[in-house]
Amino acid sequence: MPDDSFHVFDTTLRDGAQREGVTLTIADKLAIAKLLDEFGVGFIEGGWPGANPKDTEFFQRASQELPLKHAQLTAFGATRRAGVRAADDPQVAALRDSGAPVVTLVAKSDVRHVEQALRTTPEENLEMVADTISHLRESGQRVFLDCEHFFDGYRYDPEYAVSVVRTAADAGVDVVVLCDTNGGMLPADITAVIAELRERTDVRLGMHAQDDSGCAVANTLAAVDAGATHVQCTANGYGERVGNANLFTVVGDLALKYGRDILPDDCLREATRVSLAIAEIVNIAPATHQPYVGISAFAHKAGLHASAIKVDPDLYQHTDPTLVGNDMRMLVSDMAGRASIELKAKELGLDLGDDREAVGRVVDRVKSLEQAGYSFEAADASLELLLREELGRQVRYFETESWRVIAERSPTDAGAARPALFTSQESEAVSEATVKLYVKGERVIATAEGNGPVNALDRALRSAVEGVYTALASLSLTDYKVRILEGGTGTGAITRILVTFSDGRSEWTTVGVGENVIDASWIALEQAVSYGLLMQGYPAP
Ligand SMILES: CC(=O)SCCNC(=O)CCNC(=O)[C@H](O)C(C)(C)COP(=O)(O)OP(=O)(O)OC[C@H]1O[C@@H](n2cnc3c(N)ncnc32)[C@H](O)[C@@H]1OP(=O)(O)O
Ligand SMILES: CC(=O)C(=O)O
Repeated sequence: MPDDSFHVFDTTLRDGAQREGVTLTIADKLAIAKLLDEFGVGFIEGGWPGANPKDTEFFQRASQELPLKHAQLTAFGATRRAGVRAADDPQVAALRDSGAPVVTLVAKSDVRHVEQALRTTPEENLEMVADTISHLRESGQRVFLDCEHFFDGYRYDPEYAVSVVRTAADAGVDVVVLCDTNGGMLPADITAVIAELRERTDVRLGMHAQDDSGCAVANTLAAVDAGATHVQCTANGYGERVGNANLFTVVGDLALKYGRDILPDDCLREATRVSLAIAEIVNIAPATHQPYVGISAFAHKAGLHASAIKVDPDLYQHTDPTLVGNDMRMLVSDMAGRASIELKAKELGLDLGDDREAVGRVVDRVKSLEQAGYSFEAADASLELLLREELGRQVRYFETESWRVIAERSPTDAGAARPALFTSQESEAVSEATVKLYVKGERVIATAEGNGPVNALDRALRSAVEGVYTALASLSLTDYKVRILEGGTGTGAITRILVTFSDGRSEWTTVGVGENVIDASWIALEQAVSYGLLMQGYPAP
């Protein structure tokens, strides 16, 4: 259990919310705060009370509705305005009355910003810092000071930047957070500035890094190396412009590489779950390739990697994925070798025994199918069916004799006004599909209508098979993706279709490829239904 000697400070609800495209409701903010608390961060910056009604209400509700186990809620706001007393400034009053035990104040530490943005004197800015900190301290709150543009300011006028830090320390600040507000610093800049600063002050230092030079995580670690004991981060790196230091990367690095005890016991294992859950709430597709918690963070594609991993996963992994709640995955593609197939079969729960020839055949088939446009990376169910086929455990609940699809829009009434481009017509476009199959040796012909050709085929297939395999009724098609390969050849291009089915508990994806989009869809559909029936426990005929 960490003590106060190192702070993991999260600002997803304040800086993260400054990301383009993110708009959080109060309910979203409460849900995210709960998740961050489960992850075990020490401080959750909830927003700027007084800046907008939503943030003010968030703090009112948070004090009643958020039983935080690990974190302390932190209110963010600016130092008082020039020329008024902190006690008389309504913005400072909103921070004081927010109910948050901790306040993070943003202050100018670059003299150019004092003169040009605040349009006040360097001396008055120091008064604003001292007066606001003292006022909040007197009201019983802990205060952290975010020194905006600290590094740029230090380069331009180090004496003034240091005077802001010293003023804050004298006024009783807990932590002076050095902000790379424009995000342009490199790790060596951070190390050099903090080393000099530590010669001149004893105050506790923190780091807030924007990611504009792609170095936010590295800059945060450099600050820790130089003596900072407070790191400000955001979930999945959300933040103003390109974002902030990614909480899960910084915490993963500090916990697993530095060996620092910065989270409560067992919280690190929540990293992947919390990262994905927050991505859902902010409605941004999870960044699949982010370190530690991305779905691809421990996904191995190259055959040579797989062959070494078979001996020992540590040979191609920097850490154990389960420590952050993630999993190792094998990807099978035309870069696969025997070991990739063996590991994948194990992951799928298929026993290959000693059948080295079958493994070799699978490798060859995967490579030639990928050459023809297939991709098995996202279609585990297709790969499993292929593996079963090569092992002689074929899954064939039905056999296709033929299918036919008609797509049409019925004619509009004679004399009716022709609709404008882009508007939908009165009559609907409908599709009708007929499938001829053999189910348990019986020839079955079924016809169905659908709102599109694939929907009609899906319905006709169900109608032909459902009488025998009744569990098919509980399976649904949940996603359908089309990718045109060789885009230059227009309608003659090859089409890759990914179809995803669900039984309400799990999902599986299959792949079909063809020059004809409907044929490719049928190939994927046939596999998805077969795999679904296998999952429902029907013995493979
Ligand atoms: C680096 C960061 O990311 S800090 C976080 C920034 N976050 C936000 O800005 C989001 C929330 N902001 C807001 O809702 C609004 O900007 C408010 C309520 C804070 C202020 O709104 P307004 O009063 O309309 O002013 P505006 O947005 O134009 O900001 C400029 C004013 O803030 C003042 N200001 C800027 N920085 C500071 C500071 N550190 N301390 C005190 N005042 C400041 C400026 O002097 C200017 O004051 P003036 O209008 O009296 O000349
Ligand atoms: C405070 C802050 O968000 C910054 O300086 O970037």
